Amino acid sequence: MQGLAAGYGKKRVLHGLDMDLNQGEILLVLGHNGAGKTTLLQTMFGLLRPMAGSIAFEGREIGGRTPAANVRDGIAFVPQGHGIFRSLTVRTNLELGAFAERDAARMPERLEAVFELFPILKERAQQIGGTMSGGQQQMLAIGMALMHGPRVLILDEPSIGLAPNLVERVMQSIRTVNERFGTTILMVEQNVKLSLPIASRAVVVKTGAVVYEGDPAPLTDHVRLMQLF
Ligand SMILES: Nc1ncnc2c1ncn2[C@@H]1O[C@H](COP(=O)(O)OP(=O)(O)OP(=O)(O)O)[C@@H](O)[C@H]1O
Repeated sequence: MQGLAAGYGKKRVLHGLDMDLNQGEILLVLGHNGAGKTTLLQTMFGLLRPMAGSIAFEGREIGGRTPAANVRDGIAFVPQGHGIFRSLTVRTNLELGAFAERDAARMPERLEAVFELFPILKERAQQIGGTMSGGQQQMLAIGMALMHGPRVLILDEPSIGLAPNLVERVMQSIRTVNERFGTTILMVEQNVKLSLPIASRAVVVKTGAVVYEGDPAPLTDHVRLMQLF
């Protein structure tokens, strides 16, 4: 992303933001409430149109492209608050996650890979999604996104509303997705303590611009992090 500006109506939230996402990494995006993190993810995924600047993916400009085109090109987005179909079964949710996969023959292997990663989803395949616990719904949301074999997975606060032990479990799953499938991950997260250990790099966003980009290790120093917030 280069010089990215975005917002709502006349209100600008991102002010010329520059940021790289490298193949194979887990990039953690931190920042205060209202800094523009969700706006950034939504603009990347095509839910918001950039007002200025560029978003390039594998050398091609994708700014302003539709979410459907992004999904077909291997970019998946798990929105804040799970984003599952609450009244449908776990299995149907996963099958719908593969809507962009043109090759139906790949469905069984993808389903098996997701079940191996999250065995609870296999055990509960016939359960109605909305009756699963918060953590299980988050795993289902990630599982849905994996059903079309994305190369890039964008996650908006996957820990929200989860008890600390579940946050740890979800973070480990995200690391496993990255290691096992080689998926590049861009994650916004408020839980700094549990997300920093899995990050390859970190970015701190302040009022719509990047104020830190690099090694996550210095950010484990609470004082240093607070200076950036
Ligand atoms: N649909 C909208 N219409 C108008 N303003 C919005 C809309 N969504 C977000 N905003 C504003 O844009 C700014 C950035 O919001 P955004 O959700 O991107 O922040 P964030 O960094 O993700 O915050 P948080 O950590 O609290 O989720 C805020 O001032 C917010 O009020």
